[in-house]
Order: sequence, then C-alpha cells, then structure tokens
Amino acid sequence: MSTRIAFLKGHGTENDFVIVPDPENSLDLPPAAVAALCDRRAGIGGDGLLHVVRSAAHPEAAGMAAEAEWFMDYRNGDGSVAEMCGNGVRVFARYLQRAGHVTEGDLTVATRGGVKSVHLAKNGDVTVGMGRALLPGGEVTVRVGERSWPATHVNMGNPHAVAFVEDLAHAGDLRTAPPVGPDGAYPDGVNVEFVVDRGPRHVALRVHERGSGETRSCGTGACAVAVAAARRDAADPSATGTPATYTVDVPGGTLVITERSDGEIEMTGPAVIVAEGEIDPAWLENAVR
Ligand SMILES: N[C@@H](CCC[C@H](N)C(=O)O)C(=O)O
Repeated sequence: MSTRIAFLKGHGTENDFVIVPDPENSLDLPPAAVAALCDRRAGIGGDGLLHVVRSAAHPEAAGMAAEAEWFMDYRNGDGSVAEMCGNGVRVFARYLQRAGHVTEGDLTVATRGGVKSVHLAKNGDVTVGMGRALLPGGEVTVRVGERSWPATHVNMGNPHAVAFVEDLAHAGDLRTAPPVGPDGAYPDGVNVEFVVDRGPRHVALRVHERGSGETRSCGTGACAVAVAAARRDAADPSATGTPATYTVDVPGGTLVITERSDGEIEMTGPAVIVAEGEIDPAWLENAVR
C-alpha cells in the first residue's frame, strides 16, 4: 500500500464505524488491517468498518449492481465478516449523501443480507427496510454467572439471541461473550441482547455483538428485540394484521422499529459523520505484519 487511504468516522446511536471509501475495490483489507483500524488505542477506533465499494466492482455484490450501485462490505471490529449491520446501513447512506453520490430521499444499498431500501429524511433520521425476521424456534439459554434466561432466536440476516431480563445490570460487564446454550446452537457465533421493559411497546437493551464485544447500539439487534417483544406481547403483526411499533432504547440513543403485517421491518434512527482524514499506509502495512 503506497498511496494514502481516505477514511471517515461515523456513528448511528453510538454504534461507531471506520468508513473506507474504495469505489473500485482496489484496497487489500485483510482481517488484521480491519482489526488494526478499529483498535481504539492503536488505531482509529470503531465497532466495525464500512468498506464502501461499487457493487459492480465486488464479487459478492456484482449480482445486485442493477438494483443498488453501492455495496456495504461490512466487517466487525475483530476483522470478521458479518451478513448485515443495521446501524451500518444508515451511516453508509449518510456517507453516500455527504460524498454527493446520493441526495436526500430514497436509495438502495447492497449488503450481504440483500438489497436494502433506505430513506434519508430532512430531519436527519435515516430509515432502513430491514426485511423480514426469521424465527426458527428451538430453546436457547443465555447465561451470565449464576443467572440464566430463556432466549428467543431471531435471525435478521445475522443471528441474535434475545433474553428478557429483570435488570440490565444482570448482564454484568459483558467483557466476554455470554455463553448461549445448548452447545453448538450457534456454530458461527451469535449477537446477544438483554432486554427490559420501559413501558407499553417501549423496551431498553444492552447487547454483546459477535466480533465487536459490547456496543452502544445494534440495529439488527434492536429489530430482533422488537420482533421477540411483539411475539411475547401477542402483538405479532402477521397474526393480528396490525403493524407493531416498538421504541428501543440502546445505551447510545433510541431506535424506532415497525414490523408491518406482511412481516417487513423498518428501523429509523440518526446517522452522523464526525470526522474524515487519511490513513498512513506505512502504519497500516506495519500493523498487519
Ligand atoms: N452493529 C450491527 C451488527 C453488526 C454485525 C454483528 N456484530 C454480527 O456479527 O452479526 C447492527 O447495527 O446491526
């Protein structure tokens, strides 16, 4: 890597990302490079990285190029690849707007979880069509120390285990991933949400994200929580025929999630770009050695 590499930093409800624009997919970003960039002490710092590539230039997205010009090549902070990142899509759209690639209003973004519809509103909010949740059923259990809770498995393109708890403090310090049983239930790892009620159709969560640790927000996690809460509250829109909207407080802000009666889920929240600069290529080369 001999030329300087541009980056931006952004967040959605404090789920923060290093953004690396690379329209023609010419950068080599192995897991070690992503982990170095996301390192909060030795790097730029972020829960994850948004590699911004034209769909036509990326082998995983070329098939979506007719529907979405831009591909969000999302990576977790440890360098691993994930199928989807809800907050990431909002921040990605905000970047496209700032760079002049799109304007306020409707656009599409290609992700590993398929093409997502996005609306950039005048008030700064960004709404993402997150698709449908899958609830494969089966019992899973989340454990922290001596406590354990039954959890709902919700797939939002990526896997989530949602546990309703009495107190968010019971999740502990979340420095390590809480064990989710039975063994082998999630061979590729899982995002774990701890949830309490705050009022009617109003919940709060803490989350431990696969590949990132505890984060201040998780968009797919907030959707998984809203879906699990609607089933618990006998408000499943596909059964009642009525959309269900939940306000989901996360440590970094608030997201509003609506599940329609056809199962389609929309998530609304803010997305902010906070800085931009250049990565020193010599530092990056050294960091991945
Ligand atoms: N923060 C994201 C989810 C990112 C991916 C997740 N860590 C995984 O590995 O599935 C969001 O906002 O959805």
